Order: sequence, then structure tokens, then C-alpha cells
Amino acid sequence: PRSNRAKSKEHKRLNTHKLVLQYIVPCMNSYGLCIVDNFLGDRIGERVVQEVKRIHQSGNMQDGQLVSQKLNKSKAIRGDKIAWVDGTESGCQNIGYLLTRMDKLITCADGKLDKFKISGRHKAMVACYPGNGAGYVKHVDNPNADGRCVTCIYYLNKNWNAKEHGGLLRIFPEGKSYVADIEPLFDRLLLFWSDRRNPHEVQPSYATRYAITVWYFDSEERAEAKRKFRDLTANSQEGSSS
Ligand SMILES: O=C(O)CCC(=O)Nc1cc2ccccc2cn1
Ligand SMILES: [Mn+2]
Repeated sequence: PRSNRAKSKEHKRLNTHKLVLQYIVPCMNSYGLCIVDNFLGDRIGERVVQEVKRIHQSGNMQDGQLVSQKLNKSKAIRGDKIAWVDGTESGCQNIGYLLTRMDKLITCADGKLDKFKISGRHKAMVACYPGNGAGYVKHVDNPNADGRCVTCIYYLNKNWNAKEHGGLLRIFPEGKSYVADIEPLFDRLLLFWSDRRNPHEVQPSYATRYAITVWYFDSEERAEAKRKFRDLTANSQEGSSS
């Protein structure tokens, strides 16, 4: 007879299959974005939060980009601080587990997400908005076919209240009459197409706001982007040598 552990592993695998095929794939193909709540569960979600807070407190996050400079230089407001993590670093094993769970979802959905063939991903980008009113201006993650096709964000903020803390992610789905206002709630996973279909912004945040973002590559678009980049750098070298 199979052990309970084996059964629960099988049970989890079937759940992932069901979640992907009956919810994530149809949702992504209809709306271009999809929210999965309670992705890891409270226990492991909490451990991921602790690891991210330790990264933040250890000063291992790059200073956020300048978002506004008052007249006297000292009042520069900085936006999100980021750190790149691949999940194998010491003290990041729960972030590592999150990344394997995200990879399992994407692998299971592969071939059914729009016309993409997923060939890999970036390292994870751990981001922290310091809560000083900074947000992130409206933008498209991949406006010029750099290969990124799906943006996957895991939020880590317990008791987040957008009325008080702001920090909503507002997505403006291209050609749609509605916007999607997404609260960065603890243990929430968000997926959306990285291209021009999903311009988005982070509204000013008035409490510390953590998120982990991963971008998945479409193999063809990525290969094409690399070829273009190679030609570009080759031409520029040619230019300089001639
Ligand atoms: O935290 C969220 O809800 C999303 C924030 C967000 O869009 N972050 C972001 C951060 C980026 C950093 C570098 C280059 C491109 C980037 C695109 N998007
Ligand atoms: Mn973005």
C-alpha cells in the first residue's frame, strides 16, 4: 500500500493539475491575468515572509530607483528596493520551494498558455516598497519582445488594507473598458501576460510592501531577441572598429 506521504504527494500533484487546467489556463486565455489565493498555505507562506524580511534587514537589497526629487536634493524619494535570488542561497530555501511550485504550475500549463512555449525564467526579483508613498509608474514589463511572456508575482503582506496602505497593483488590460485592482495580499499568486496587453502601475504604498516576481521566457521570442541583441552588439562593434 502506498504511504500517506506518497498519497499526499500524488494528491498535491493532481490538485496542481486541476488548478492549472480548470482555472489558470482558461483564466489566462480569457482575461490575460489570473489570481491564485492561498498558494502555499499559511505555514510555508509565513516562512517565505521571514526569509524576505531577513534579506531586507540584512541590507542586501539595492536602493530603489529615484522616483521624485524635491528641490533640495535631500528629499529624494526612492521607490522599490530589489534583490535577485535564485532560491539556492543559504537562508532562502522556502523562497526556493516557492519557485519550484511556480515552475510546476507553468510546466503543467505549458503549451496551453496563449501560443507560448516556455523555455525558462529569470532569477526571482524580491522587491520591497518602503512605505514612504512611493509606487511604480505605469509601464509594460516587456514592450519590445525581449522574450518574457508571463509575469508571475507572489505577494507577502499580511493584513494589507488598501484603503489605509494603498499599494494596489492596477492593471489596465489593453482594449478593455475595466481595470484590475489587485491587493498585494499574503500568500497570493498573480500571473499576467508580460507584453503590451497588460500595462500596470503600483499605487503609492504607505506600509512596507513585499513581493517576489519571476518572469518566464517564451523560447522562440527569447531566441529571436538574443539574435537581435547579438547583431546589435556586432554592428556597434563594427561601427567602432571601422
Ligand atoms: O509589485 C507589483 O505589484 C508589480 C510591480 C512591478 O511592476 N514591478 C516591476 C519592476 C521592474 C524592475 C525592473 C524592470 C522592469 C520591472 C517591471 N515591473
Ligand atoms: Mn511590472
